[in-house]
This record gives sequence, structure tokens and C-alpha cells, in this order.
Amino acid sequence: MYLVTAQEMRDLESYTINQLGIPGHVLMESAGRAVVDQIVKRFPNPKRVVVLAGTGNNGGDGFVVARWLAFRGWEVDLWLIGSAVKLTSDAKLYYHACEQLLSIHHAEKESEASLQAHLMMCDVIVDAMLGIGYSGMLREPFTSIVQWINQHAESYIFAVDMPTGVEADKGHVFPVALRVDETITFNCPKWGHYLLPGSKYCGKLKVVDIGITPAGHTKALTPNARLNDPNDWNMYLGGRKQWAHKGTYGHVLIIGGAKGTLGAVAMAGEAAYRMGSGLVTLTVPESQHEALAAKVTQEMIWSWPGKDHFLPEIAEELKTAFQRYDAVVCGPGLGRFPGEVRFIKEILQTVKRPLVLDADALNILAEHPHLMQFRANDCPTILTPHPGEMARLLRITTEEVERKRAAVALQLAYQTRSVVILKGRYTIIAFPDGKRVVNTTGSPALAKAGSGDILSGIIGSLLAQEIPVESAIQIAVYIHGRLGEEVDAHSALYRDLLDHIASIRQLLEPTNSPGN
Ligand SMILES: NC(=O)C1=CN([C@@H]2O[C@H](COP(=O)(O)OP(=O)(O)OC[C@H]3O[C@@H](n4cnc5c(N)ncnc54)[C@H](OP(=O)(O)O)[C@@H]3O)[C@@H](O)[C@H]2O)[C@@H](O)CC1
Ligand SMILES: [K+]
Repeated sequence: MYLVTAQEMRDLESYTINQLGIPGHVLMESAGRAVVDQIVKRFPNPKRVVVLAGTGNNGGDGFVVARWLAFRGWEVDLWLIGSAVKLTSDAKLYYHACEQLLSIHHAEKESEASLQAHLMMCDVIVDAMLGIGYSGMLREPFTSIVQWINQHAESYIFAVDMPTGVEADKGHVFPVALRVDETITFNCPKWGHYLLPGSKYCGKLKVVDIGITPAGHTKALTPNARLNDPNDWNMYLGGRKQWAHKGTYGHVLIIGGAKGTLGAVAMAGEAAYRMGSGLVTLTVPESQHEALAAKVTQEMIWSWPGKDHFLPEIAEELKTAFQRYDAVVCGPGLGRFPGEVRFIKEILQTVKRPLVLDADALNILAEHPHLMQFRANDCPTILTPHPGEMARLLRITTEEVERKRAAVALQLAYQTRSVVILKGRYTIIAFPDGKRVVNTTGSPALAKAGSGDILSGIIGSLLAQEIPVESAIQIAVYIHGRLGEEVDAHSALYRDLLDHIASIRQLLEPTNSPGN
């Protein structure tokens, strides 16, 4: 499913109205009806509702909702927030229809206390004040109404398209937005539903069709962002081939393992095996070999000569060694060590297969951005920063990363010619060609040490299995998020996450794919 900006949504709407000849008020009627369908799905028996309608087309949807809820026997209090002279022509049509059926309250003319009393007494609030047309600093009277509802209202709140105060493109909230239980949006989700802080206000998101031309219908109407959708890649998750041998599903190399962080490289290795790779090798400095060998069973270990540091004279040896692997992950528990810059340079230059850089490999890159020039353009590189690592890579604050997640992920993808996986609630995957994919799976269980190592291992495994890079990354991020949903958010250990890989993978496999 595509993810759109307000402008892309307007383009789809105007194509539908101007090219296909479907009047805007028909779309508005469908929009309002679709919202009512969702409301009555949640509340099959008539309730008392306050509908708050603005003067733009979002308000127009609100008038349609008020009319249909009244037809269905609901007790409707309809409030116009703003001046009736400002109503758009489509909104005006439905405002007049409501005038025939209901007495419309005008917030301009009535006291705040009167509105508050109605809001206190209702079971349901419908927020049709502002939608994708909102931008900038939220003005009065919306600010006061929103603040009051957030603090006092106990009713169930539906937002039409966007919660009032959440900006559609960047998810900005200046200074407040309405905290709702459900948001019903039209045709496509908007970026603001998935970006912080806006995403925290949306509650459950439901996307409904209202007759607007679907995104992607023509090239001109094709956005470059999507939600991570298993239908785009589940064809790569077929059953295991009957005649497979251990090389069939790729050989992953995981480079990491400084003293004290050997667990990270071991977890990444275990995740790679669980995701299906036939061979996994872990590599650590020689001084850590024994300690790692005591920790792992199934993984092979290859250690480079050196005592917690990299010796330039072994560069040639590394070059030969790196050719053996189908995908390389560098970073889990890597630590910092003398010779690290040369080490990363050798890896970037020598590994011709897909390369995932994580953890301290990213920190080294952040301090030495010139290193990326040693990576050939045709060798896929994947960077997996969390917001702190991203901040270091771009030399901005973590707060700025969180505020501009979609933009900064793309910036780093362009700068480094790499695929960037910016981790967090709604992980964003940005590709160097400008495409972006937003992942919706995940849970707070993943906010724990080890979670990133597991993700790296899963990505490495899928890349080694020669699944196309774009798909491999989307599969990995999606499955990793699903693992978090399967376990207890507080107590889960990395093993609990790994235990669910098989069942989630099976659920995602397309039916009738026995392998061959
Ligand atoms: N797209 C579609 O396909 C379809 C869209 N539909 C619906 O239309 C909605 C979009 O309608 P829209 O374009 O009229 O904008 P909308 O959200 O009502 O906001 C405009 C109002 O916001 C106000 N305003 C702005 N900034 C503000 C601020 N900082 N603080 C305070 N106020 C501010 C602005 O006031 P002004 O700046 O003009 O004084 C104006 O009054 C969309 O979300 C969906 O629900 C469906 O009906 C059918 C198909
Ligand atoms: K709204």
C-alpha cells in the first residue's frame, strides 16, 4: 500500500474530479459514509455523539457523518467550528442538508462551557475539524478545544482522515493535537500517521476506499513511498528445496566480537541460522576465539590474527577470506580498536557481496565518512542505524532525527549510496533511488540489547539466500517486528524472539509453495 503526502492525495483527488468527472461532493459523501460504517461497526447500537466540523472539506465529511448518524437513530450534536461564510462549496452543500435535520451549534456564538458540557455528556466524538489541509501552528479556537478534550473527555474519539493538529506530511504537532482512539483515512495512509509525534495521536488507523483513483494508477500518480507489505515479497519465502545442501541457502559471515560483547556476534549468527542460512561463520580477533568457541555450537569461527586490534599486514589474508561468503554483516559487538579505520576500509573495498554495517561499524563510519568512497557503486550496502547512530552519522541531534525520520533516512541513503534502515517505532527503509518503505510491525519488546544484532543476522541470512536486496530487507524488517509482537514486552530474551522465526515465516509463506 502506498503512503502519500497531502499534495499527492490532492493530485489523486483532482485527477478523479477533473479527469474522471466524478464530482468532489460525491467523494465527500462516500468519505462520510465510510466513516459512519466504521463508527457503527464499533458501536452497533445508537449512541450520543458530538460531531465537530471545521469549515474545510474535512468539516464537509463531518456534516455527512452527522446526517447519516442521525438517520441511524443516533442523538447527534453537530458543532461548526469557524464561520459559516468560510465553508467550502462542497462542505456548504452538506451543511445545508444538516440544517434541515438538526440544529447546528456555532462555536463562534456559543460559550466554551456549552460545548464542554456537550462533550462531557456524549459517548462518541467525531473530529472533523481539520484534515490534510492543516499546516503551521494550530490556531484558536482549535487549540483550546483540543486541549480541553485531551484533558477531560472520556468518550471514544474518531478522527476523520487526520486527528486535528497532526500535520499530514511530517507528523508535526504545534503545539497540540487531538489524541484519538481511531483514525479513518481515505484511499491511502498519509506520512503523518506514521511519523512522530503525530503517529502517537492517531490511535488505530483504518484506511477506507471512497472512490478516489488508487495511487499508482498512472506513473504521474505513483508515490515513491509504501508501507511494508508481505504481498510485495512473500513469493521469496517458499518452502525449503528437497535437494538442498548446506550451501544452497548461502553462507553468512558475521564480523564483530570485541572483548565483553561476544554475545552480540553470537546472537546475530544464531538469527542467521534460524532464518534459514545453511552456513554461518563468525569472525573475531584471535584473542577472543576461545571465549566465543565456548559460547556457540553450530556457528563456525574464523579469527583474524591480532589481539583486540587489526594488523595492516593481514589485509591480504582478509581479502582472500572475504571472497568465500554470500553476505557479510559487520558490526555486532565489534567494539572500537586500534586499526579500525583500515579494517572497515578493507571490508568496504573487498567484500563484493551485500554488506550490512551495524553498531560500531556505523560509529566508525560516522567519524570517517570518507570511507564510503571505497565501496563500489554496484555492491549493495545496507546501514542499520538506530536514531542515536543516525544522529552521529549525519552530525545532528537525536531529537532532530526523530523529528525528521523520513527525510534523514533518505538523506543518508543518498549520501552513502546505501540502503538505510532507520530503526524505531515504524522503522523507515530508504533506498538510494529515492524509494522509501515504512514498516508497521514491531513492539516495545524490541527495545532491548540484542534486538539489533538479531535484525542484522536476519538481513544477512536473507541476502545470502540471494533474495533480491530490496525484498530481503523488507522481509527482514517485517519479520523482526513481528517477532517483537509475539513475545512479552517486558521479559522477552533474545531466544524468545528467535523461537518465533519459524512460525512467522510459515504464516507469511504463500500457499502452495512446497519448494522444489
Ligand atoms: N483529498 C481527498 O481526496 C478528499 C478529501 N476529503 C476531505 O477533505 C479534507 C481536506 O480538505 P481541505 O483541503 O479543505 O482541508 P481541511 O483539512 O479541511 O483544512 C482546511 C481548513 O484548515 C484551516 N487551517 C489550516 N491551517 C490551520 C491552522 N494552522 N490552524 C487552524 N486552522 C487551520 C483552514 O483555515 P484557513 O487557513 O483557510 O483560514 C481551513 O479552514 C481531507 O482531510 C478529507 O477529510 C474528502 O471530503 C473527499 C476526498
Ligand atoms: K480531523
